[in-house]
Amino acid sequence: MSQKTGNPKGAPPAEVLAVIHRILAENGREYVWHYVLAIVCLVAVAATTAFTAWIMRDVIDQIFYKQRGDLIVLICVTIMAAFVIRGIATYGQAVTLAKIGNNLVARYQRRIFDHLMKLGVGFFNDTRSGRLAAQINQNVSGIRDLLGMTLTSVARDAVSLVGLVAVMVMQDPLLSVMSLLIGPPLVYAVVYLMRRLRRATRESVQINSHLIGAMQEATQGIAIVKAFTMEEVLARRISGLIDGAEQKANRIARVSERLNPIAEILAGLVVAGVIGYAGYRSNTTGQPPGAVFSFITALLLAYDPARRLARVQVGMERSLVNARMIYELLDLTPQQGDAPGASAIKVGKGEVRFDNVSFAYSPDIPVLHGLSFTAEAGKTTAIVGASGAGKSTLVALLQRFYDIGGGAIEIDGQDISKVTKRSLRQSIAYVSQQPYLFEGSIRDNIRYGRLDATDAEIEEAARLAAADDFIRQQPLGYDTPVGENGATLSGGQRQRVSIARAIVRQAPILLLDEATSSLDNESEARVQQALTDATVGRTTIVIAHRLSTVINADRIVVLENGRVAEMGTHASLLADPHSVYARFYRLQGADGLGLVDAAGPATEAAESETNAAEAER
Ligand SMILES: Nc1ncnc2c1ncn2[C@@H]1O[C@H](COP(=O)(O)OP(=O)(O)OP(=O)(O)O)[C@@H](O)[C@H]1O
Repeated sequence: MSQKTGNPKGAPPAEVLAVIHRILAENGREYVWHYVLAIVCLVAVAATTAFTAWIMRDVIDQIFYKQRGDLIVLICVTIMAAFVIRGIATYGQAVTLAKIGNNLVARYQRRIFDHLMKLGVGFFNDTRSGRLAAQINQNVSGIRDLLGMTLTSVARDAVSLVGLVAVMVMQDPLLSVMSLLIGPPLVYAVVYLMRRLRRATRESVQINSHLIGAMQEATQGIAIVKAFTMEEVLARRISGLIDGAEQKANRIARVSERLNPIAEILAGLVVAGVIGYAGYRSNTTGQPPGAVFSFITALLLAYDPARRLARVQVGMERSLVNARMIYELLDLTPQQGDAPGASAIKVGKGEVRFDNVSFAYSPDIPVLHGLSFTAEAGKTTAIVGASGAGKSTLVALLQRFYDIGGGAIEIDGQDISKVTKRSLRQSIAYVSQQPYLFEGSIRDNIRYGRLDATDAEIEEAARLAAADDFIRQQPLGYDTPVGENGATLSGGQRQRVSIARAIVRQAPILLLDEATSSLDNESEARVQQALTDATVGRTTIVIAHRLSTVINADRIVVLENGRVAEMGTHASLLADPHSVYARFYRLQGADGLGLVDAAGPATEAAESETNAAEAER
């Protein structure tokens, strides 16, 4: 949604109305009585305002001109009553509008969050999270202002204006026509300014979101910022964004405030013209001054609502940009939707089959090329290969984070694209390469694996993941809150909590993507033992760089550039000294405890080693 720049020339009124109509249609019904109350209050404000102008004729003619002392109390009490009603109605409309507005914000926040949860992982890869959150925040407030402004201006200012113009016409039709000449140039000015404002508003939302997102990222990565002494570079970058945001805000102010001098000049012309002409006429005809006084009062009172109405267009333009950006997000169609009539997957033994699977994140860069292998039910299949070979991609595809380009992935013979995503993911327990912990306690984080897990099951899972000891040493044990993404825990501790989360899930399929990479040898040995227990009877797919963790796997699949290069057991693969696996193994030393990260220098080392061996032969 951040990519679009919108139509700087301005949306046609039909589009403006369509957005307002959509907001009302989607949100109006539940709050209909609040809207009615707000409108009643606004009409009361408008009516009492017009009445104040109207009564001026009697004030002048009856009290001052005809000296009717008997009417003084009545007229004064009536004016007082009008002001009391106006005060109460103003309060009523403000509170009701605030309530409607706050409810709108809450509804859109909920809707957007629900929608975000439905969008595919790909959307989040392409969108920076801080920027997205900031953009949502700004735009949701815009929607609230849009409705608030529509109601205030249409119901209060427009009705006030109609009432006051009616008073003016009744008191003096000729002067009214003179005054209304202000209309066309004012409308022209508004239309012109709106066009200029639209682009500036969209750019302002984008630059502000960028700024807030960048600040958030800088604080999240504070350790790296400090370690690489990036403070000044980042401060310069952020300062550039701040300058941009300031300039945009100034530009918006300049454009939108330009309406005020234009309106003042036009109003000055009209008021001076009316007073001049009325004064001249009064001198020549000797009419009682009441009607003209009432007219001028109405004219002066009409000036404010007229100016606000003109300005509201400008303000609405801003809110409309916000509303459109919200709908751009809400209208994104979630990818990887369930096929029509998809049923829940039924996982029995849990055999996983990749059949000629091909996949690309973007059309021009294929990642997997016709990949086929079977992870046998209840057995452990290890995936090894150089960094970037496509191991994590394969695990993401099995969970349908992305749709595959060709071939099929089946679990117990059921194509995963034809079953519901929810049931598919419920049959899988996943430990990601970078474990993520959420706001809450350690216990909460393990319980995300299975919401109905008992405390005893959570503690048992933690014991299996070799996490129980360190958790008990935390100040509040299992109830210790974790910092942002578990910042108060070590990398290995975070990994063990996420392994416990996967164990507690009790799913038939277990996916471990580098699940033990942050652990020291001793902890790893303990977690490995635990995982051996946890994997009994489960189909397990393990991705590991350290070959020591895959030696006992029932099958090892070696990936190379998105293709299966070899398959077999540790022993059978080692039997061929020229196998890719044997090369990795040699690189890590016979005990297999080194790192395979073979995309970099390690691969080159392996290659030169193989070349040297071949040259020798
Ligand atoms: N979200 C993404 N968008 C675009 N390309 C991606 C994305 N994720 C991964 N890739 C690319 O796909 C290829 C395979 O990545 P993948 O993460 O599956 O490798 P891997 O074998 O798991 O590597 P590692 O062992 O380093 O984790 C890489 O070339 C990577 O650049």
